[in-house]
Amino acid sequence: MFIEKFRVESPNVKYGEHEIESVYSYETTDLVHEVRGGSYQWVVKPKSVQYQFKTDIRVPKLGVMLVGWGGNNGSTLTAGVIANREGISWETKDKIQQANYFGSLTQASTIRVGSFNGEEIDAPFKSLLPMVNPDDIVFGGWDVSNMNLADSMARAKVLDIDLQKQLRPYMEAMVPLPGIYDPDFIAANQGSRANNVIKGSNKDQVQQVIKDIREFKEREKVDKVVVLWTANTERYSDVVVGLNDTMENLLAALDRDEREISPSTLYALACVLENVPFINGSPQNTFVPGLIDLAIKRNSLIGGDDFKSGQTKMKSVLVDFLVGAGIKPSSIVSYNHLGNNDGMNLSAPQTFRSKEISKSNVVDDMVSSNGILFEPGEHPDHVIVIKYVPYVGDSKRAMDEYTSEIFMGGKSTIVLHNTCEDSLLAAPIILDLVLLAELSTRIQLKAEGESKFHSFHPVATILSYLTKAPLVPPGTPVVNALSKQRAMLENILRACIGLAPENNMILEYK
Ligand SMILES: NC(=O)c1ccc[n+]([C@@H]2O[C@H](COP(=O)([O-])OP(=O)(O)OC[C@H]3O[C@@H](n4cnc5c(N)ncnc54)[C@H](O)[C@@H]3O)[C@@H](O)[C@H]2O)c1
Ligand SMILES: O=P([O-])([O-])O[C@@H]1[C@@H](O)[C@H](O)[C@@H](O)[C@H](O)[C@@H]1O
Repeated sequence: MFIEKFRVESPNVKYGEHEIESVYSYETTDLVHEVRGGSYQWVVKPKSVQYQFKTDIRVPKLGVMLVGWGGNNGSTLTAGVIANREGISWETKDKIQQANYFGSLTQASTIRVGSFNGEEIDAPFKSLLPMVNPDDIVFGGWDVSNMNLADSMARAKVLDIDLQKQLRPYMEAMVPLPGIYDPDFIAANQGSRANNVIKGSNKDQVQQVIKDIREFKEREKVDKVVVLWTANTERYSDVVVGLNDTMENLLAALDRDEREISPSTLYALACVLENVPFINGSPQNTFVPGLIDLAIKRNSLIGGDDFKSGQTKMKSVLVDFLVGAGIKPSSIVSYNHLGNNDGMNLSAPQTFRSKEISKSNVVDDMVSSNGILFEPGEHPDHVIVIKYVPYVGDSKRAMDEYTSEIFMGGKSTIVLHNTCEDSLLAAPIILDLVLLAELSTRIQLKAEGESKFHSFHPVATILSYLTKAPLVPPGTPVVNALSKQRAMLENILRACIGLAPENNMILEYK
């Protein structure tokens, strides 16, 4: 059964005027590897760590500034939020379609809250903690193309025409701010779009972005701003000692106007200096070590990389299933073709390489988790192919072949054809990224033994469900298995209201 909302009654939860406070017993383990009885043994010691959470329940008016606002994803998301906010419906060849937020974890998925009279009870994911209502988001942002959002929506060819016609009056006055443009970092075929660029040195451009953020916040009267990169995939930046390996070197390189600082890193720098959350929806290494250094020093949220929207999302489910079932995926061939501008940009080897990396590493955690199937250092053959085929536009066609080893030398081959409507899959993911980033900045936590409450680590691992290549704090594990990522996110929010992790045991019926 589905319920719209619920309230937790427990001595461990206190609902105040401005905060929800919870006391949470985090059940985990300590492992030791030591000599026992003359030989080394692994010893697992269960332990409980008492945590306190405080969540500010005052939901802000949120401004979202997109880098690449006029792109397929940016225009589609903006259009979708307006259509939902205005309650727009439109005629399709099948029916009268209502606006919705399908594909958004926060807006369209549910969580189990318990059983009632032998029936499972589920509630909206967004009912866990007060979140920004996406209908209320104010959009802005930058684009190196000066095309207004209504024309950008038309250029994207993603949404039905009847819907586009209704949305045009809301969007034609939306014009992206000039962006930071460096042709050395994206495909040469993007040059024809670049008619809306910030002039000056890298430092001038960073200062302009900071000014843009401040003016947007003031003009739109928003309480908070989150910036998200949904611009074109860049080539990787060279990570060089003395250039971008530390925050001091990166800031000094900015002062020297070093050219090996990518536009995405410049936007991220502006946001970290302004303490505005910055999320990278593309695969390039925006977060060079010096940038991460600075974000940690300033406790400014950064997250990424590369939206997990279609082919890779499916991979992080299927490989998790195979390995979890004791089946050994030995060959994974992932091909796709697409015809949008992203696809055109990815037709350049240097930008494709960024995407190839993020799409390839997604199986690493699952493979390394099973030493029965895989020898140390052994990996499946894993190939990524992306081709640009203009005719299919934003409707990317992904074709995958998974060949696995099964019982007694047998082989199993799974072939998938997955039409990923790129922007219709990515837009709700962008929504979740900005909503969860904003929510996470309202949560404070304190473990037993810590003297005071603090925020989550500024490298926002909590966003990993939404990204192909989760950015994690240095020296911490990367988890890509989708089920684990979702469970982690849900269980952290459950802890904030004093609910135990969902363990699916349902012992009461066993
Ligand atoms: N399913 C998906 O669509 C999906 C999934 C994962 C990642 N991504 C990534 O999201 C990004 C956007 O995808 P898209 O389909 O919207 O692409 P797009 O090409 O339609 O949009 C990108 C926009 O960014 C603008 N731009 C490029 N460089 C810029 C800069 N330095 N500053 C400001 N604007 C700039 C371009 O003019 C363009 O309007 C791509 O990097 C893509 O790889 C998309
Ligand atoms: O998310 P996913 O479908 O695995 O990967 C996709 C790529 O295969 C595709 O080339 C491009 O359209 C998107 O940027 C997206 O990154």
